[in-house]
Amino acid sequence: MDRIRIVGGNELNGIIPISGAKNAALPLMIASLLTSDTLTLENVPHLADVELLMRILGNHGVDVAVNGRRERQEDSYARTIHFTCRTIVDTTASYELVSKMRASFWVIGPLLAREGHCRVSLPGGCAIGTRPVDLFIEGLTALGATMEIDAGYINAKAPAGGLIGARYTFPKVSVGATHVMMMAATLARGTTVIGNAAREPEVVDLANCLNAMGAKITGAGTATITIEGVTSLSGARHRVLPDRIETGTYAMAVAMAGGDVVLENTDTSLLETALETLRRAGAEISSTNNGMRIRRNGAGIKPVDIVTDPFPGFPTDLQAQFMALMTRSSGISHVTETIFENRFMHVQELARLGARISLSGQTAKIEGVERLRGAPVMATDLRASVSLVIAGLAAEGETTVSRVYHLDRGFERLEEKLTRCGAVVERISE
Ligand SMILES: CC(=O)N[C@H]1[C@@H](OP(=O)(O)OP(=O)(O)OC[C@H]2O[C@@H](n3ccc(=O)[nH]c3=O)[C@H](O)[C@@H]2O)O[C@H](CO)[C@@H](O)[C@@H]1O
Ligand SMILES: C=C(OP(=O)(O)O)C(=O)O
Repeated sequence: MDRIRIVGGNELNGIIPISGAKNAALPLMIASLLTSDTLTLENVPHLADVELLMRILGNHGVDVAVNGRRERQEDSYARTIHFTCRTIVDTTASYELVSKMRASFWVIGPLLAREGHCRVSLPGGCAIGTRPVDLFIEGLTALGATMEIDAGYINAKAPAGGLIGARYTFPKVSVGATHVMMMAATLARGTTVIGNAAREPEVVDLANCLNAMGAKITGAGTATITIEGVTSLSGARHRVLPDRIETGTYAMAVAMAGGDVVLENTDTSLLETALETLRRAGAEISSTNNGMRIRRNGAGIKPVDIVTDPFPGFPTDLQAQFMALMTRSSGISHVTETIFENRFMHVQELARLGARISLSGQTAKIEGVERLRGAPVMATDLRASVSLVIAGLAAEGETTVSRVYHLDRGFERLEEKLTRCGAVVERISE
């Protein structure tokens, strides 16, 4: 199993290209199930989750053609991929596949809308929380579907003639359930109004792509999304939006290690709360033509409290990285996690590097320390693993992060991007 070895102490200086967003690419790829025409996605990141979803979609009948053309900047792996689902050949999503990646559960929306029935495994919990699917069940039921749980699977069935548009307000904000309701409602009869919808940029990206395919969606990016059902969708060409979590992660790495880095192919408006928090912690951040520049010279890191929240709040997917940064701050800070009940698995690993963190319920209290010292640590989930890399960049000596497959789910060529900016980071394959 691969490990990442980091020798801490170097500043980061240079340019880091930001990839297309994993969390946008996944629902966009799933949207290809809604049409018999070709959906072409540009700027698709090369990540384990994307590769796995290609296989899963292949089982449902999607033909995937990767066009190997390299994009403008020579070091990008951004790919243009064509997805064509002439007919759905299998409406079952198996436990074996859904348990490997939660987002694959989202095929339930398009399969139900296009075929009128499907059988999709319940995804189960994961390292960060129990992650139930009650909101998906309630939302699709509101569209007229019958949802029965049988032997760990949901058997979903639309009424004769297809799903029926409805008004439904989520009792809690869910990104995945908003994606699924939106996809399902595009082909429903009549109008659907989703209340308390997720406002994440990835929801807007999916709505833009669906509209390019002929859907009639308004309000994405606000709490109320209106979808007028259409009888069919066509193909489209769509560019995956930049990865705001990858952007924030490298911004935090620079704030931690010091230096001066330009993050290319991204957009500061996707993560204003996180960047404002970094400014308060002492980073200098400015927008550039196609991205941003981040610097931290000389001055130390100031303690700042954060509370995670749905967009536009501070993203839970940057919580672990920010906590890593706070371990070196000049005082006491608090990190409160409100989205997932068990997203503090990085705390004990950061402690191995010398961090002082105590937990009380959903709040971590971090007492900044003068120095971290390298140690072997273990990745427990995607964002937790990268928080250990960030800590390792500022730790004295050598840190090795094991279980790197978590990182490969969501960070494209991490070691290369950091090495080019002067960090000592290498992958050790065993
Ligand atoms: C692939 C992808 O895009 N993943 C992101 C997506 O996950 P995901 O879409 O799974 O996260 P949700 O927004 O659905 O989860 C938010 C909260 O709602 C709860 N919930 C959700 C559905 C449900 O039926 N019932 C329920 O109680 C969850 O357990 C969690 O506590 O949004 C999360 C919140 O920004 C991010 O951390 C993930 O990186
Ligand atoms: C939690 C994440 O992903 P997933 O929802 O696929 O588990 C993430 O991207 O941080």
